Amino acid sequence: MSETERQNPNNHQNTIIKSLIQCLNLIIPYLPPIDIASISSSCKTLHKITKKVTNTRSCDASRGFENFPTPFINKIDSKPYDFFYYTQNQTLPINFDTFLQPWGTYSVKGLVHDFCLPNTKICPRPDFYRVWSDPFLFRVEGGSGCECRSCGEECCCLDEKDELGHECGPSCLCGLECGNRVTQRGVRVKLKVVRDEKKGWSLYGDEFIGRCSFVCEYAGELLTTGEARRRQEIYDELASKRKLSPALLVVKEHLSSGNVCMRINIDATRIGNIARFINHSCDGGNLSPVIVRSSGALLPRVCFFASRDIQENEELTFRYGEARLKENGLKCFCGSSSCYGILPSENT
Ligand SMILES: C[S@@+](CC[C@H](N)C(=O)[O-])C[C@H]1O[C@@H](n2cnc3c(N)ncnc32)[C@H](O)[C@@H]1O
Repeated sequence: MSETERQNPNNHQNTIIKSLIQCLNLIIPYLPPIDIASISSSCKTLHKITKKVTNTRSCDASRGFENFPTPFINKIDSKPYDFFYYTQNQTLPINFDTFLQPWGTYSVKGLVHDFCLPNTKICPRPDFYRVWSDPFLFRVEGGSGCECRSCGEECCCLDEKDELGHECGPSCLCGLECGNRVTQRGVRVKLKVVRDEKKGWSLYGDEFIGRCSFVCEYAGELLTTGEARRRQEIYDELASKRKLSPALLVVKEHLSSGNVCMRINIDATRIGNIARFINHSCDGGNLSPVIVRSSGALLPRVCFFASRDIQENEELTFRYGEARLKENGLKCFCGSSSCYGILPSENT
């Protein structure tokens, strides 16, 4: 206790309260909504701090990991945001017992945030909590790639194969600025997550998006088919009771014979990126999922490109699939003239 505090015990009490608030400011951004709600009602100070956390979360679904914030907008009910962990790329399954990722403790684009350590300007960096910042989980040793070191937009690969779906990668000498790495630089269009009465959260364009523009990757946990089937069963049960909006995507690649030659299972339900908010449309919507391969990377990634010009404030959607094999499938509210009335579902 300092001399001034000894003379005035009130000062000492204030210092303790201040330190306590500083600790709470650091801890609360890690908590899930259920815990925040329960401590929020315990006293005025906690209510004030938790309100700040809630407001920060509502401002950016991407937790500061993307180039632009993606706000949650809800004019329907009182749900302020949806809780999930953020990853920019596909990742191996995460152990959630040990994984921590704050939401609101970092500075966004140079702005020192309220939740930085007071008087220090120290903010825990989002990079620190990144799940796996490398889009290429597994690399092919000795893979051949391009040799243009500083190609910018003019990469030689673009002349050779001007095809969507093949990019430069870890075996190329070029860097992220290469014109043939459009899907590797994060989300470059402004988006927002809007609440819909029937479909739940929905991803919208917050600016004009030109045809063929890259919108986002479908990022999440990369699962084996066995694990995908196990989780699908649980999700189906919860979704039928409207307790969960699952975001497990299964993409299959077919040979010309029609046989499946590859399948990718990506679960963005607990950990994912803003693509987890894209709803289904029976008319095919305005996004095309493309399987993107990169030189030197073993695994392909699933990326969304605009299949036509998309106006500002238009919902972004794609077709989840064709098959409707499950009994009691969920109702579809896509609103298109070709709507089947039931969401696509397959036996994964
Ligand atoms: C990948 S999530 C999309 C985001 C989701 N709306 C949310 O609130 O998190 C898939 C889930 O969204 C809902 N959904 C997607 N498209 C829909 C549609 N056309 N009609 C009704 N519900 C839809 C279903 O609950 C589905 O299981």
